[in-house]
Amino acid sequence: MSTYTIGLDYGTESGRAVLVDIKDGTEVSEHVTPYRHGVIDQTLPHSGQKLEAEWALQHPQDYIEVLTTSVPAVLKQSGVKAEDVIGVAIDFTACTMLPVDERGTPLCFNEELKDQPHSWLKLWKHHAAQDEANEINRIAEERGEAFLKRYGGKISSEWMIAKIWQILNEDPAMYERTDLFLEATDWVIAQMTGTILRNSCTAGYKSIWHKQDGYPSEAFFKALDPRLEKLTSTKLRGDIVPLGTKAGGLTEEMAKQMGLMPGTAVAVGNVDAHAAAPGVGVVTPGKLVMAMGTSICHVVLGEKETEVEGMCGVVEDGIIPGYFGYEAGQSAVGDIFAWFVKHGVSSQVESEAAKAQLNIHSYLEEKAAVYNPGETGLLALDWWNGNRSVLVDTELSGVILGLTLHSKPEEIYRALLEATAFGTKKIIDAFNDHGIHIDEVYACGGLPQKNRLLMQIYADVTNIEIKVSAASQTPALGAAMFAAVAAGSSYGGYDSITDAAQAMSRIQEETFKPIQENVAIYKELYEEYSTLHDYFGRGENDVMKRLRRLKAGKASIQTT
Ligand SMILES: Nc1ncnc2c1ncn2[C@@H]1O[C@H](COP(=O)(O)OP(=O)(O)O)[C@@H](O)[C@H]1O
Ligand SMILES: O=C(CO)[C@H](O)[C@H](O)COP(=O)(O)O
Repeated sequence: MSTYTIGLDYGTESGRAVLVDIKDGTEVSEHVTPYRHGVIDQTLPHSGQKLEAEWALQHPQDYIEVLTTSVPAVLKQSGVKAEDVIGVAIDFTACTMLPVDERGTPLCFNEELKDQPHSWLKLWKHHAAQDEANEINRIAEERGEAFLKRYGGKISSEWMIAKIWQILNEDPAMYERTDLFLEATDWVIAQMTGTILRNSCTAGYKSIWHKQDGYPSEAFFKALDPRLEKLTSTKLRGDIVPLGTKAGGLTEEMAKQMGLMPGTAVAVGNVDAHAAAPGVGVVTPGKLVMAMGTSICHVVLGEKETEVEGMCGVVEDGIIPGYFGYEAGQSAVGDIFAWFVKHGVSSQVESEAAKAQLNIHSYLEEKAAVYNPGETGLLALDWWNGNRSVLVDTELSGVILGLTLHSKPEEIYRALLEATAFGTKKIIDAFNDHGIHIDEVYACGGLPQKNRLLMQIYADVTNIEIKVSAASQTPALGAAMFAAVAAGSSYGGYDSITDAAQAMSRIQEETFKPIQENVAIYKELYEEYSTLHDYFGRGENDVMKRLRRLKAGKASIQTT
């Protein structure tokens, strides 16, 4: 008799469930539930109130709908009986956070508060807390706070403390009404088990928590703002437990709605890219995992805790117990290609793509693949959604250099693909330069399956062979592995994530190998990229920030 677990991957636009045979990791069935409210970045639901620039919210109810729609769907499609499912686990975008009341109910569910923007759940790509992030970094540096080193020297505006401080600054009453600030991944688990537990992965990477040192001191928070002094013992309070821990059993109520057995083991929450590591079988150092989709998250394991410029964080046991997990990333990758496809092509391209029966991405890919590296005469900086690593600055923006009256849409598309590959190379260089050696690269997520040209460019730019996950939903498969660990071997699961990954992960036979002629040309182009990167990104010319301020109608123009 086979035994199964279910992994759910909560992405930016949708949640996907995968039902997995834990003997060998076969994905027996899968189902996607698009979020009914999508990314809320223009107007609030109900009131239609306009949101300010850089806001990105989501509706917590959409996450519950994933559980109650996709889980019954994978059971139905597979014919697997609820009794044979021994565990459930999720992975999530992060830091995706929300304020809840004393009962764990999101404040945006409260009739009185739902028209206040700060009652809503802030998605990872909510970038409106940059002023707060700048202040956190300035004050932490001034005070010589040791934790900064663990985050590559900078705390991001995407993370928990900056987002909380923005709420306090702009809506102190909402801050007061909040009983707890939670990661969405922990909130969804609490809906399944009835118990709120924080996972060490998001606490470590997104909330500045450290296994030995805990959170930063009250003195640090007081220096930020006296009202934040007790934040960690009040609104961030709660037990923090390692990945793979059983958070509890499925409640009667949720079991009914999900079609599973009450008491089914539920693992503590996790993050998408981090769950992807065991999903591709990576449980030892030296192997970079790229979760490639809307954005790219890069994760790698190390034996020691060390400082790497501009990385997102290093967390002990943050990915695989027993190792220091390092994370870096690019805030937009697929999103940049989506922007171009939506706003950058003419109706002629649209009709040619339709005639060829291709979507616009695939049409442009086919045409762009004909070019050799360098042949477009274009070079781009991939900062359409700021720079997450290594500059850690959400105020940076995109550049396309070399445009002429002859530039074609497919050339621009190719330059955008290349720009994101150069961004990844910057991250790999930063790791190698600081003693975290990258010997192998593994890719997963939506992009490797969608765009072969993109993958070849990554191999050529990095000069490293790229192995691709054989799973169609790698983070969800990784989550299904953690579900098997939460169930434990006595219930037919596994005792460790290493055991689960060994049995359940697979990579494709076909890999993307660097083509040496391309490698040589990309080496030259990368040098040009690096010059532009430092010129616009390291303060030599802050024009991007000045443009942003002008756009927001703020401040006088300052010269650098
Ligand atoms: N053929 C393609 N080539 C490149 N990018 C694509 C292609 N098709 C879709 N995309 C981009 O892939 C991203 C979605 O990636 P996916 O991994 O499926 O989702 P998520 O990031 O939400 O987990 C979108 O930003 C979309 O623009
Ligand atoms: O920062 C993250 C993880 O640490 C986010 O979850 C991620 O960038 C969003 O992922 P996706 O591109 O899959 O939507």
